[in-house]
Amino acid sequence: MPDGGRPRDTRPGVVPIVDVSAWTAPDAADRSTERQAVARRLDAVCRTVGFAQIVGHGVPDTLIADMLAVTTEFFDQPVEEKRRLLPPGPEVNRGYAPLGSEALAYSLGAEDALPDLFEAFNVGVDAWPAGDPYHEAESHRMFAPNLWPAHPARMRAVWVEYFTTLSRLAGTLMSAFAQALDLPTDYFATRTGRAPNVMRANRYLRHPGAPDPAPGQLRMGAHTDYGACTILLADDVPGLEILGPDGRWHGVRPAPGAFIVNIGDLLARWTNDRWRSTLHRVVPPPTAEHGPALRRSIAFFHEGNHDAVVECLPTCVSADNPARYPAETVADHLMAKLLGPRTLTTSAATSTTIGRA
Ligand SMILES: O=C(O)CCC(=O)C(=O)O
Ligand SMILES: [Fe+2]
Repeated sequence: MPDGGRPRDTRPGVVPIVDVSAWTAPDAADRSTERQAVARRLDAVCRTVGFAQIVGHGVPDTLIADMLAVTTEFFDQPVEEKRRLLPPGPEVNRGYAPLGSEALAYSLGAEDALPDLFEAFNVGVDAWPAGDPYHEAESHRMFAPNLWPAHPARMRAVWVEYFTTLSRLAGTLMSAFAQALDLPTDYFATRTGRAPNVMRANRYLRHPGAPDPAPGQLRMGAHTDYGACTILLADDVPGLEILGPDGRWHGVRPAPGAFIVNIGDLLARWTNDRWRSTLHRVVPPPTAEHGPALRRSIAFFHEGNHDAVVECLPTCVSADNPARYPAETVADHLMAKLLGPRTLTTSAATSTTIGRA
C-alpha cells in the first residue's frame, strides 16, 4: 500500500461523481447533447446507488465558506442561547434541535431507538407573497415562521442567500431528473416549484467528558430522506454511510467542492422504485480515537408542493410493473415522517425500504 499500510483513500467510492455543468452553466441552452448525456448518467446512478456527488453545480465557493463560518459561530454559542430557538411544537421543523432530542430510526417505523448524537438548526422558506392562499394554508406548520438567532448577526442574510441558491439548483436538478425519466423538462415545476423546502445544519461533536455512545447508538440513525431530493454539504470527515446496492454499508467522503445529492422518498414513489431512496446513517467515531471528532453537514431538503398528489409517473408503470405505493399528498407523507423522530415515537409513514436489503 502506498502510505505505510493505511488503506488507500478510495473516494468517490460507491458514490459516483457527476458533472452537471451542462445543465447549470450560462450556455446550458446550447448544450443539449451534453445535457442528455448527463440525464442518462443520472438515471443510471439513481437506479443503482441513489446517491451522486455533484460537481459543476455553480454555487460559489465564497457562499459555501460563509455558510460554514456563520453556522459554526451559531453552534459555538452556549446551549442556553441556542435553546431560546426551540420550536413551539414538533410539527414545526424550525429552530434548534438539541443534542439527543431526535432519533431518525423512528421515521422508518422503529418502535424503540436510542437518541441520535447530533444537534441541528432548521429553517424553511423565509418569505412569500403576502396573503397567498397556498402558503397561508401551511403557515402554522410547513411554512411556519423561521426562528432566527440574534447572533451571528449575518446568519439570516447568509442562510437566505444559500437557501435561495440551492432552491434554484434543486429546480435545475429536477429538470435534469425529468429528462432522465423521459418526461418534459418542466414536468416537476408545477409539483415541486413552490415546495416547503427545509434546510438543516447538523453538528456532531464529542463533548469533553461525555460518556461513550451506548452500544448501537448512532450520530444519526438509519433513514431515507423524505422529500424529492437532498443536496448535502458535508465535511470530509468519516461518519456518513449509505446502504449500497450490494446490501453493505459504505462510507462516503465528499470529493473537494462536491455536493452529495440523494434521491428521497417522493422520487422513489413517483418512479415506482426505479430510483432508490437509499438508506443512510452517520456512525460515531471509534471510541479509541481521541478529540472532539467534529463533523458538520448542511442538508437542503427539496420537497414537493404540499398539496401535490404523488402517484406513479406514467413512464414508470406498466401491466408488468404495477404501482407499488398509494397516491398520497406531499403534506401527508412529510408530516407522518417528520413527527416520529421529533416525538420519539413510531412513524406511521409509508416506508420505501420494504422488501429491500
Ligand atoms: O450529516 C450527514 O452527513 C447526513 C445528514 C443527513 O442524512 C440528514 O440530515 O438527513
Ligand atoms: Fe438524510
